Amino acid sequence: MGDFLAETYPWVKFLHVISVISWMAGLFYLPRLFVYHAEEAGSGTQTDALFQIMERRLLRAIMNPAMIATWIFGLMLVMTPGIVDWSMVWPWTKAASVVAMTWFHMWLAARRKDFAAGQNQLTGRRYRMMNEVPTLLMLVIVASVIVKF
Ligand code: HEM
Repeated sequence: MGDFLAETYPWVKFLHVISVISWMAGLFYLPRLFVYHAEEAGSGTQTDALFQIMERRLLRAIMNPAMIATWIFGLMLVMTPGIVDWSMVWPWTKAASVVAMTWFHMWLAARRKDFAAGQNQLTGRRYRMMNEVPTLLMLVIVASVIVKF
């Protein structure tokens, strides 16, 4: 298993980064959709229905598969011999941030269900603020894997 992972390492990292890009695109875009959904579409209107379709498809067709792929290829990299030195700080900052990113994904999925049930409680301003969460986590994650402090 170790030999196989060592041989395929560059390709697994390639797949990991592609999955990450797809996941992040959704993590940035879905809260923006929520901002305009909350501010511009009253419950039960045609615009409301259109936003619901866009949000459901973005989450199901792109974000969920991309998150799963990111985790699978990321864990393969973790298991590759000589890649992660747990005595350093960066694997821990990265691990904490990817868990937080996964929590954020689940939080967005729960808010999508609120919109679908006509029970959104949050304002556009609140969604704008939450939009900064993936940006901050991304900074910590990329610094962790590139700088390797
Ligand atoms: C979801 C769970 C994740 C796990 C288990 C994981 C794990 C890993 C591991 C072990 C590496 C290899 C580091 C190396 O080759 O030195 C890596 C590379 C990388 N990860 Fe992740 N990762 C995850 C999510 C993410 C996320 C969410 C991002 C971006 C926001 C990200 C961005 C990157 C990048 C850019 C690299 C390539 C760094 C390089 O040039 O070597 N990862 N990841």
